[in-house]
Amino acid sequence: MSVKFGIIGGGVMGEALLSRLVSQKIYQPTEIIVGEKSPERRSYLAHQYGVSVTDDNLVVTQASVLLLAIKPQVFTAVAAELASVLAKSVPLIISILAGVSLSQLEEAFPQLPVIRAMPNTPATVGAGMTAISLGAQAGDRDKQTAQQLFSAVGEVVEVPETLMDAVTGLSGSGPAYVALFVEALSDGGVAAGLPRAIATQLALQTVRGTVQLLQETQMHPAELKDRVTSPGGTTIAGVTELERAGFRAGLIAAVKAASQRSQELGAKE
Ligand SMILES: NC(=O)C1=CN([C@@H]2O[C@H](COP(=O)(O)OP(=O)(O)OC[C@H]3O[C@@H](n4cnc5c(N)ncnc54)[C@H](OP(=O)(O)O)[C@@H]3O)[C@@H](O)[C@H]2O)C=CC1
Ligand SMILES: O=C(O)[C@@H]1CCC=N1
Repeated sequence: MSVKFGIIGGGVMGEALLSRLVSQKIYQPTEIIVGEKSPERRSYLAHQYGVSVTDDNLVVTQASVLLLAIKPQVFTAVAAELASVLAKSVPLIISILAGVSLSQLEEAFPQLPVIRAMPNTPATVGAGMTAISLGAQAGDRDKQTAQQLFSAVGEVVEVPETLMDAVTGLSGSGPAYVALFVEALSDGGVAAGLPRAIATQLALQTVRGTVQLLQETQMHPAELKDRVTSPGGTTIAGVTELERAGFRAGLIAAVKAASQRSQELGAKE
């Protein structure tokens, strides 16, 4: 069977996408090849998903869709390694690298269709959020391919490339903020006397339920906050402490800092 999907970098995000694409049968394991430097990761991915693995990235270029999932810091070296081989074929190159711009991708792979994408880790369970921006050589078919691929792992939105660093700071990095929030909510429950398992169950379902309520009703978050805060009640006492701790300002600053870091990662390459 021909190799349809190649991944260079079989780390956290490469695996997150791979696992869902295989479980959703978007690609058969035999249609996927992963180029990965770590021998332990190679044997794990081959054993876990039945995909082909190699330490030679040039072998991965036989795929018709090539996903770059290495760290931004090694982009220049990997691009130099691939460039001569890729010049002879015309795969679609999709990069999920934080900060690495379309112009950097197009300079590295002249004349090839490239798409810059920013997925996130909930892709593993089909609840990802991916933003895509198309390079100048990417046509309708390339866009369809990227949309089909990322819609198999969650929602997809197309944005102008100028917004990609902001996307990275919000939805790319966001699962870490939410995980911290859930952990701290559970810690608060434990501090108030709950057993850990119950505290975690309560925290997770409260986050899930609130998100579902906001999505299904399209209610503004401020309105929901108002509905929960009974006059002189418990919630306003909690909200007062969050405001005192700079909770909202902290989150806004976190998204801006991550967005800024995305710009820096691109500038370094
Ligand atoms: N993690 C996330 O939530 C998200 C990450 N991204 C982007 O995805 C990319 C990967 O991130 P992440 O998965 O977290 O990082 P990881 O470090 O987990 O994955 C990168 C993998 O690439 C391997 N690698 C290093 N050099 C090479 C090479 N020359 N050829 C092939 N493989 C190589 C690494 O091996 P080794 O460890 O041995 O160096 C590692 O296994 C980054 O560019 C990041 O910006 C985008 C969205 C979300
Ligand atoms: O932390 C990072 O740099 C990557 C990009 C977005 C999420 N993780």
